[in-house]
Amino acid sequence: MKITVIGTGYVGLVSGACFADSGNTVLCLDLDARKIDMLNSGGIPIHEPGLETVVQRNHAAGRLIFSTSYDKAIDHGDVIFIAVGTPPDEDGSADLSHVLAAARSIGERITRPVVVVDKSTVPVGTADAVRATIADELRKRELNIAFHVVSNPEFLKEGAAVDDFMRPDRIIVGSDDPSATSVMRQLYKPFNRNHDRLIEMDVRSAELTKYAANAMLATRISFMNELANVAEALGADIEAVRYGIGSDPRIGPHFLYAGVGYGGSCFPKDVKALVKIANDNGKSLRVLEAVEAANDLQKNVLFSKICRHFGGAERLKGTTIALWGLSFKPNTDDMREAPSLVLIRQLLAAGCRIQAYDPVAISEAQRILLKEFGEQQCSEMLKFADSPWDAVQGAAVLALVTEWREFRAPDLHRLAALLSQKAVFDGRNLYDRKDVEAAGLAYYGIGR
Ligand SMILES: NC(=O)c1ccc[n+]([C@@H]2O[C@H](COP(=O)([O-])OP(=O)(O)OC[C@H]3O[C@@H](n4cnc5c(N)ncnc54)[C@H](O)[C@@H]3O)[C@@H](O)[C@H]2O)c1
Ligand SMILES: O=c1ccn([C@@H]2O[C@H](COP(=O)(O)OP(=O)(O)O[C@H]3O[C@H](CO)[C@@H](O)[C@H](O)[C@H]3O)[C@@H](O)[C@H]2O)c(=O)[nH]1
Repeated sequence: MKITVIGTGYVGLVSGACFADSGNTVLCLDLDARKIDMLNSGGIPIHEPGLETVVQRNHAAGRLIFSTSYDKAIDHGDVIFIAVGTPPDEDGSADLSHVLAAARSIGERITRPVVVVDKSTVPVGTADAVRATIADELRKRELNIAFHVVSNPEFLKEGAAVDDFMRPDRIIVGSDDPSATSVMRQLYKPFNRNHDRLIEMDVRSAELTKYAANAMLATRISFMNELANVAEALGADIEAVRYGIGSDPRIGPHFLYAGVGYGGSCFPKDVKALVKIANDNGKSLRVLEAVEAANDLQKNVLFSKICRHFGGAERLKGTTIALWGLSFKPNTDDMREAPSLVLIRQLLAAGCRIQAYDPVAISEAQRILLKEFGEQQCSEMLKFADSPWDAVQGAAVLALVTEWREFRAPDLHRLAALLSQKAVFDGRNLYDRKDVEAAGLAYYGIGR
């Protein structure tokens, strides 16, 4: 099949590359010429395990094309995916301007019947708006071309995106037209293994399913984070509780890890957007409002513990804190809504020096923090280290923010020798308290 993907961000690039890998000819379009130039010259704009290989293999085979030309892109595809960003507006609602701009560009150019697929995460009713926008443009051109709009939300996780796309748990297809559904079935056939994972439903339910999934997962995390704070007050261990409740098949073991709050480009924005969608329709989602509030508070948890250890925020001035992990989760360089940014802001405001290390997210973190704090404060107060050990050299204490594999089993005696104030703040419950204390370090976990 000939496929066009509009928007070559995370979702656009991963889906484009995977569709090409299953034998389709895919044109990925983006307005960002630097991104397209980089892709055309063999580079890759994001850190995502396994993606480079799939992109390069299919690009070299001529099945994966990158372009900034809307004319070329719309001429190319019989199936046109919209995978542009839907960032939060000031009031929390999803900003649909990119989605509708893409729809307008489709309507301005199609010359033959197409299936248009909303892959971006969009509020219920967006497929109708996309359909109306395309129809409006066709009316202006005095053309009557048949087209269908399908909702096919994406569920990939950053850091495991290629695998998630290649081996999906489910493929949601919201469609009001059987011929469009059968195109989608054909397209997903190579990824639809073992039993039928493609779930057909109406368009509105598909749009809501995406938000519901993220909201449910975010709810589990906030529940566990709040419970962790209770466990701490009661002298219980949230890790034991997690294991205990996760063994119940009705609950299941996933997404029950207490930590420093959820971040990333999806949960924070989608929780906000779903609350707004409900409110706009005269309904409330009180549970979800609490999920968001609990998450905002949880992002302060490491700073509060550090303050308590030192006897108050005012005692932190001039202290050097080592940070391990900057990205919002391991295996990605994505810093969107990363809890590390909240901690860095709080430490800088308290007059701390920071020595931070991350395996891949340093340049992205540097870009964001330079913009926020300026050259002078960054060069005086923030050092990006070349290794985890470089980060702890001369530091008072260590805060672990992201659970990268390389942080899992450090030499604790070496750590104790390097940290002047001998304390570890473990934001991901990665370490065993007994081991850390045996090395002569104070241990602060989450909910234990
Ligand atoms: N990142 C994820 O893990 C993930 C997973 C599932 C769903 N989603 C959803 O998918 C959508 C895309 O997310 P993302 O993280 O890939 O976004 P992104 O911000 O990484 O990329 C979006 C891309 O779209 C391009 N773009 C914007 N307007 C355009 C236009 N009119 N024409 C062509 N290109 C345009 C931008 O230049 C950018 O490269 C969002 O709705 C998001 O919520 C994201
Ligand atoms: O038990 C857990 C699991 C995750 N997290 C945090 O939750 C955030 C999100 O993690 P994850 O869901 O793994 O990453 P994303 O790449 O943001 O993926 C989510 O958002 C995507 C975009 O909508 C969806 O497609 C995915 O299905 C959904 O998992 C991260 O900050 C994690 O550290 C926890 O704190 N505890």
